[in-house]
Amino acid sequence: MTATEVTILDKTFVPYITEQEIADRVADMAAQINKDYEGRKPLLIAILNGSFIFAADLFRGLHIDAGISFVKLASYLGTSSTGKVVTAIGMDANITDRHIIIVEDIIDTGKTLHEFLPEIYGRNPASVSITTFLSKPSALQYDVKARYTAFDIENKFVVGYGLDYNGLGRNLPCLYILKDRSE
Ligand SMILES: O=P(O)(O)OC[C@H]1O[C@H](OP(=O)(O)OP(=O)(O)O)[C@H](O)[C@@H]1O
Ligand SMILES: Nc1nc2[nH]cnc2c(=O)[nH]1
Repeated sequence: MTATEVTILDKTFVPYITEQEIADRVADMAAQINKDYEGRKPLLIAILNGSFIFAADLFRGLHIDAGISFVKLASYLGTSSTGKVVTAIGMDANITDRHIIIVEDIIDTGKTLHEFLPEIYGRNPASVSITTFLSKPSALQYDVKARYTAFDIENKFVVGYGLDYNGLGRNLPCLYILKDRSE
């Protein structure tokens, strides 16, 4: 892996989790899912954009019968008192009675999934679990629990492996974290 820092626009990031560490953890997660979902033909629903690389790597590690579908969540400022409204674009798969595994790149505050989960439950799936590449436990503000988490990380901004800073950095093969000004 590249052990040097990278600058994206106005911010500098330093290496945080290596490609090998990522590959090993994702392989472990896939093995666990293979075991837990044997015979249940789960449907993975990956939340775009950030999860596309994690979803591809995880999916390739599944040897059980499994499907995958993608949704993009668009946020709008609504006029209702709930404030943010999340609309799922591409929720065309019939998920009734299916075992659903939601695939996220990161759970930060948990707001995105907190708002999306009712949409999933409203379609009467057989079961729902969440798998996430990253989680920031100290940033969590909603009651959202992932069954599978590759890495719990500190509450700082990260990029790479699908995650962006202002649209850039998604193609970095490992994970980078915002450099402290003091470093
Ligand atoms: O737990 P939360 O605080 O809601 O944050 C997590 C969400 O933030 C990121 O999405 P983002 O809005 O950056 O869109 P992107 O995936 O298209 O980059 C990420 O993909 C999660 O969906
Ligand atoms: N790229 C990126 N997107 C996020 N969305 C929520 N938290 C993060 C983060 O730390 N990095």
